[in-house]
Amino acid sequence: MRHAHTVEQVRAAEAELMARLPEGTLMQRAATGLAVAISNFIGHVYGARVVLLVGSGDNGGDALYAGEKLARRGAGVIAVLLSDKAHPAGLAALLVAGGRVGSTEDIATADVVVDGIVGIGGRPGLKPQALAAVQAAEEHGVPIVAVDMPSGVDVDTGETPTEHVKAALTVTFGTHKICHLIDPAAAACGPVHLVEIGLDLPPAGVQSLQTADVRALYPLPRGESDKYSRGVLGLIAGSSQYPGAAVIAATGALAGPIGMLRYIGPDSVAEAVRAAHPEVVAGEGRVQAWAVGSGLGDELDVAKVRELLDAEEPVLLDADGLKALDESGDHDEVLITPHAGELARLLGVERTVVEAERLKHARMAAEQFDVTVLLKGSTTVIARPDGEVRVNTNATAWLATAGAGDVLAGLCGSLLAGGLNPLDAASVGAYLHAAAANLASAGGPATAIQVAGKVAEATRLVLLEIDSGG
Ligand SMILES: NC(=O)C1=CN([C@@H]2O[C@H](COP(=O)(O)OP(=O)(O)OC[C@H]3O[C@@H](n4cnc5c(N)ncnc54)[C@H](OP(=O)(O)O)[C@@H]3O)[C@@H](O)[C@H]2O)[C@@H](O)CC1
Ligand SMILES: Nc1ncnc2c1ncn2[C@@H]1O[C@H](COP(=O)(O)OP(=O)(O)O)[C@@H](O)[C@H]1O
Ligand SMILES: [K+]
Repeated sequence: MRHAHTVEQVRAAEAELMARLPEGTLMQRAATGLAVAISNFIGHVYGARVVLLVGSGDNGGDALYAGEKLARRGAGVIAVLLSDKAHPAGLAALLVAGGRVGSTEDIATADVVVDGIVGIGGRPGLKPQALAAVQAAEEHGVPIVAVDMPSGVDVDTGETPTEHVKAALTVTFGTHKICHLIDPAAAACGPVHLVEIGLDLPPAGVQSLQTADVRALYPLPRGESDKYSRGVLGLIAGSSQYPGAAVIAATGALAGPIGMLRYIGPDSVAEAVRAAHPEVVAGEGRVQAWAVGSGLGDELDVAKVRELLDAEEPVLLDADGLKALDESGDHDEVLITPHAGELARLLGVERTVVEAERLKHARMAAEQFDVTVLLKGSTTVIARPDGEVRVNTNATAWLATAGAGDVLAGLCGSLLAGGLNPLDAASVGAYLHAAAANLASAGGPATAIQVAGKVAEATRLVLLEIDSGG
């Protein structure tokens, strides 16, 4: 499990640890890890040109001490001081090691710029001098390694209300922060490298499943299992307007753990589903969970969906099905899978607002409708009514293709029917969906059906303990 802690939690853990260690120990641990990560990033140290952007706090201190270590190994290190309060001991150490103080003019010829402007003590945004330095790096194509996080992002929400650094690599300390996992800030981090510094942290409110977690959660058939005990999913999807959605969702569902899929919908669509998947049973019957809504268009039967929402079986509500959701009733076992536009409609706000504040709106909808919310997008945010959040960050942008959401709805519905609770079904489903997309895409385009076609292989790789880079 990858954990993302709040600034408050990190500060408390830092204070507790610092009280037991000689002064400066934590910063030295951070700076050592940072220097190693920077040298790995540029590939060589001797003769490398490194420019440090140094703000007024300990984030700048980390950059200065890392600069000192690189200078001792023969790098040319120049500190651009963005404040007259730059960490005095760090600056002295850099100068003794042969580094010097320079200006933004030095950025043009640098191999790497190190962003030590602000860390967890930062407010969103960049002051003019910092912004000018960052723009100089961008203009000259000099990659930026961010210390702890790209300066200017909102650390605890992942929002980027104004100017911020766009890093090629982020080196963080002790634990991940929320901005590393939630877009749009996560997209500004580049790959995130975690340096252990020994913090003892409480449970995190935001987590991200890793391969081993997915393996541990996946519902496996047992020796005595039959097709019913493995779980039966009822699928209400597709319409004369969008028959393909039913076929695609069925493909996603059958690639999940269920033993049987029942399809309920117009005869012509049922025929298309059974032409693609002869194993699908058409018509009502007992099910362990429902997946409702993909491609229903105008053929949504609101009364029927509300009846299912009020029944005991877990329900996944997607796309057009979301129109039947209201705030009444007990929705403990309901998982909704909107994209930003659909969540915006549910909450009565603009889509751009949801996109800019994804964590906030996913949590808000979970609480307001008493459901688990899976908010789709470049990073998938899954929020429970009690505020617990999981994030999936392993998707490729090639997954942004028509029908990909139908695959996800089928797969997550299948996991619900297989016995997972909505939070686990959503997070395991999002992980495997993205892993399948990575296999299908392999760096190029892939259709939704091709993604669905790779879910079984992605699952097999997870279960066989092979990390597919998902
Ligand atoms: N926690 C840990 O476990 C460890 C932490 N470590 C490191 O310490 C870092 C935190 O350091 P920190 O607390 O000194 O805060 P930091 O982020 O450097 O900001 C300082 C000052 O910046 C200012 N400022 C604010 N916003 C601004 C803006 N937008 N633009 C410009 N300036 C802005 C504001 O001052 P003001 O402007 O209010 O005078 C604020 O007080 C952490 O990220 C990590 O790198 C590691 O060394 C070891 C382990
Ligand atoms: N930029 C992106 N990077 C990675 N995954 C994405 C990106 N944009 C969308 N996705 C994923 O692609 C899928 C698209 O689903 P959706 O918007 O419902 O499409 P559709 O309705 O056509 O099926 C979701 O799983 C979403 O998380
Ligand atoms: K930073």
